[in-house]
Amino acid sequence: MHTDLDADPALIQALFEQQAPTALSLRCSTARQRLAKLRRLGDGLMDRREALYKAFAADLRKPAAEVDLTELLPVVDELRHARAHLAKWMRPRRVWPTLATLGTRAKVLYQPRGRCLIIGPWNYPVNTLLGPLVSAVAAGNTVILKPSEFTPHVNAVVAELVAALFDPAEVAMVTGGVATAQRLLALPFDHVFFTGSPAVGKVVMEAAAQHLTSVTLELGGKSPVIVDQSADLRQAAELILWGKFTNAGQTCVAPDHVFVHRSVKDRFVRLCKELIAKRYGPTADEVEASPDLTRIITARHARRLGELIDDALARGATLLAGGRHDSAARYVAPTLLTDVPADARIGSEEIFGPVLPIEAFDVIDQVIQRINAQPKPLALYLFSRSRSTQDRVTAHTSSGGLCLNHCVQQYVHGGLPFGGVNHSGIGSAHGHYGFKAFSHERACLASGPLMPLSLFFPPYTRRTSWLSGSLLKMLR
Ligand SMILES: NC(=O)c1ccc[n+]([C@@H]2O[C@H](COP(=O)([O-])OP(=O)(O)OC[C@H]3O[C@@H](n4cnc5c(N)ncnc54)[C@H](O)[C@@H]3O)[C@@H](O)[C@H]2O)c1
Repeated sequence: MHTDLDADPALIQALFEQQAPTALSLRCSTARQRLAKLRRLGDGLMDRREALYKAFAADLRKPAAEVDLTELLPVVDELRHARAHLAKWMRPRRVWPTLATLGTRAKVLYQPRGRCLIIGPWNYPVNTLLGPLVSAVAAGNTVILKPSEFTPHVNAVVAELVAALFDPAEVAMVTGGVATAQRLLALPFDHVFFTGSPAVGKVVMEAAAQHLTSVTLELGGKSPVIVDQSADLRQAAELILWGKFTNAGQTCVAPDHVFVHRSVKDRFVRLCKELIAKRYGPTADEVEASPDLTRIITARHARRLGELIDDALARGATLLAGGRHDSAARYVAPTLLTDVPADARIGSEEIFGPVLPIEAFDVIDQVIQRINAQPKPLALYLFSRSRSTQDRVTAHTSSGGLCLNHCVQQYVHGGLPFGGVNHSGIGSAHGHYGFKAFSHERACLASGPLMPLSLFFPPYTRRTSWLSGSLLKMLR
């Protein structure tokens, strides 16, 4: 591991060149070989569990239970899923001939893309780096990993794990900030898998375009929640607050803000306040002392959240709970706001912290309109027992994922594609979708025993015209 803030450009170049022959030889790697690597990765990760608890405590003051649930579990589950299905995923997929290609034999081959770059964010530094690594290794690629510069303690554990398990000619990790990321992005990788903000996603896509490198962009955005009058309000409050305050709201799929039907708003707010008191403590001091609240990643990020709260309050928002913030201590209390005016900054920026604006609505179509007026979110949550409301919201909105009467679990389900749409991301991760993101689906067609195409060779005669006319009629 290179420990200076930004990795040495010569080291980056050397690693990239070193991985070229490995990428070629991995094209022929077998499922058995890849599975052995994945097994070692799983064992190595679990062996470093205690080291990771300490590292997460140092970087984010993250409780061990949350490290298990939100960092280790998704990677271990990704590994388990890949181990169970990899041999099947790798198998060429036979394709029946179409009418126009009768007589041919066709299949889709899954080949490794080659040299891949995985760039991660700071909010889930293990999960967002090693999850895609599982898919990349399962698909037979070489990888350079670049984690966020804001989690040095966790990065040290992951770098040691990677160095212990892999030859750097196959998987290597380089640490550093923006300059390192840009140096890496200047190289002609075969695929870039980026997790981070939409703003940097654009930078990544622009850099990748110089080499026509394919990209998977796992981005963020403002994921709305709708709670209508038919919802099980207690369950909605329990799940929404869990999704919002886990990792102090620094979660790409965290509920960003809530639209709740006016007739149940007061009850919903009361339940939320009771839950904050029950989970983290009844007084502001007890909440601040709770060992179960992760801290904000840096003082700068905590200051931004404090400013979002203060700006909303200064413009007339009402504080329902929390509000306390201390950037030096990187602390922001679980905060509920309402009556947030339209011009408040919190209405347009991804909050990415433990602050939840709650807004009343009267008619579901107003909410649908508001959602459609914003960039497409990564997640959309609907709490409603009304089938017609579920159908209406599903049909009239777009988002990376949709979650009904639940929260964040769409991220965890290995059988579902995980990703955004447009502003919230391009491409999908997890399970088979992750394997395909790191694979080239190569079309392969072979001649069969018959060659109907020969009927159409020149010289073109009336028979050719009759045959092509008949074929066109059949295809219509
Ligand atoms: N969709 C997902 O799976 C997912 C998961 C976690 C986080 N996120 C999103 O990530 C964001 C928070 O993470 P973050 O603050 O680390 O994101 P970020 O975009 O600031 O940084 C992500 C990575 O990009 C690098 N980077 C930053 N600026 C760069 C630049 N100008 N050029 C090249 N590289 C650059 C960083 O070093 C880091 O490794 C939020 O928007 C969140 O929603 C998305």
